[in-house]
Amino acid sequence: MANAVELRNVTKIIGNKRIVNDLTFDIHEGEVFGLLGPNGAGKTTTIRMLVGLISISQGQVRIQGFDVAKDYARAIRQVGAIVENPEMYKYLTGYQNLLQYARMGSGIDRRRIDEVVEFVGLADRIHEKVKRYSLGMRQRLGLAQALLHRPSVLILDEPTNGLDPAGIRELRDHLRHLAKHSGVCVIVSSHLLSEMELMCDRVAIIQNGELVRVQTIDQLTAVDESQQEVVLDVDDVGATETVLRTLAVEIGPFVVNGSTVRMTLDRQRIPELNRRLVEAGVGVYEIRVLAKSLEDRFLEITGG
Ligand SMILES: Nc1ncnc2c1ncn2[C@@H]1O[C@H](COP(=O)(O)OP(=O)(O)OP(=O)(O)O)[C@@H](O)[C@H]1O
Repeated sequence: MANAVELRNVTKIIGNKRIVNDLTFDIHEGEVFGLLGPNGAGKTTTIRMLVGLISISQGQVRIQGFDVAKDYARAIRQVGAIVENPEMYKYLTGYQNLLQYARMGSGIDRRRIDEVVEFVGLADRIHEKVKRYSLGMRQRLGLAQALLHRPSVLILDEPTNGLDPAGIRELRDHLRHLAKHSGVCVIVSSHLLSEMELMCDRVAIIQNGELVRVQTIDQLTAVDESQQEVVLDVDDVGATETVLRTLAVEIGPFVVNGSTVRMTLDRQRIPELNRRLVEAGVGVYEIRVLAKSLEDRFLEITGG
């Protein structure tokens, strides 16, 4: 897949602090790419550099081959963005807002306005004043505005903030549609892995301004079968401990609590463990594999 956005050693220094340090990765056409990291990780600062709202201290950003610092006008022409709350005139209708915005650009006619309005699903309310819009509707209007000039790169900072589950789902569908059917490179940021999981193809995990790793969502959410948390519920903890000690090399440390014994285990070893317990005359009530939540795994990756 062709690169739409390239970051090379991108760094932001404010005062003597490195807010963003040495980010290098590529973002492809036709994918939804997430910047994922806890609050204060540097996502917004990175996005502000991508769209030229703040300068890049060191390194380089190229958008469709155009250097953001050296060739700003051509680079930014490729971009639609919602970074801070999009500026809307509340006393005008949604349509009047878009018209106003379209006049500032070039080559945007009423047909294009109708097209984006239709796409974001605002057609039946577009002639109402924005002050009567819900947050989700304002967000959709912002998206319509960002799409008016047919950008090939769409950048949205924390787009799901303040949206209800239905609004999040709707936005997700729109963004996935744009990536898949129009080949748009969509970049979103969030601190919630659970949201990114459903929205993105790949994510860059960022922490303390540094890149932890870039992964596909599939890699990120894949279960590591060699590291499963297993809980046994047994009628004889002492005999269980003896069995576990004979398997100690493969099983490692375990924790006893009442009638349960907990350990980290390769899933492949569970049948053997079960057989040994039965052979030792232990009554096994339950062997349970604890599913780690996505957030748990994210915290593991970021060392939280
Ligand atoms: N102009 C600035 N001067 C000093 N520090 C700043 C400035 N802008 C951002 N920071 C600091 O840089 C760090 C990263 O901020 P940034 O807003 O990029 O994080 P974020 O990942 O977007 O987090 P959030 O989800 O909270 O917005 C924070 O610790 C922030 O306080």
